[in-house]
Amino acid sequence: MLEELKRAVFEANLQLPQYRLVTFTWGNVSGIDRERGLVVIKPSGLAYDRLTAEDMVVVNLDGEVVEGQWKPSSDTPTHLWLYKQFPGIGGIVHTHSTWATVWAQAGKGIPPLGTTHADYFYGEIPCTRPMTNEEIQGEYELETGKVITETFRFLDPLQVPGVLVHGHGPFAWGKDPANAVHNAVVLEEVAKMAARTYMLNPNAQPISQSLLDRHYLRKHGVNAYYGQ
Ligand SMILES: O=C(CO)[C@@H](O)[C@@H](O)COP(=O)(O)O
Repeated sequence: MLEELKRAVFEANLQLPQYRLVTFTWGNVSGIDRERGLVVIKPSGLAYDRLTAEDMVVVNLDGEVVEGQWKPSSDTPTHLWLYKQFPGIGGIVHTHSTWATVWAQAGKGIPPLGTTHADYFYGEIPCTRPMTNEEIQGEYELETGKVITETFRFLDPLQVPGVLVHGHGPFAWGKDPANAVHNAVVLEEVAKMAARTYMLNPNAQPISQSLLDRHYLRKHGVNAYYGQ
């Protein structure tokens, strides 16, 4: 079971350069085995083309390495915090993908300007507030997780599977590592579409609630009918 998760996390990490979500090693994917209370995550700083499934690092929910020769991603405390606060997720992705990072650096959430957005995110993809100096100088990666969950205090992370960390970049999640990467790719695409939409029309407006409902719920609602 854990070997399967290590393989799934390994393959999901390889998709980051495949989908052009990363430059160098600016990204990581993790997955969780909730029954065992273990998280599998990319090793810190290792190039994707050097990785094998055996390089994945296994940590417990306290962040202690229980298996693996490498140090886990520097973002491990953020991943662990999100797994604890968002019980319905099974995989997390962090990258510095260009267009999502543009929105994060602008300190702006991405409004649902079209149905592509609505197919995956049931509303605005929020941007967190700036972190305080105390948070930055404290347990930074843990505080990054906390500012994300603060942003989601009135949002359902299963309906909006991603966030922009102010001045930093995107985090996305899903039911498993592959689904988290899928959502990270869509987040980057809708970030690019939205930025370019505003270039053409600075007064572009979000789609109507009825169109947002139709597109999101046909894929994710109780009466979803998209696909086979
Ligand atoms: O955001 C950053 C650095 O600013 C990190 O997420 C990124 O460099 C990836 O770090 P890791 O190699 O996972 O430790």
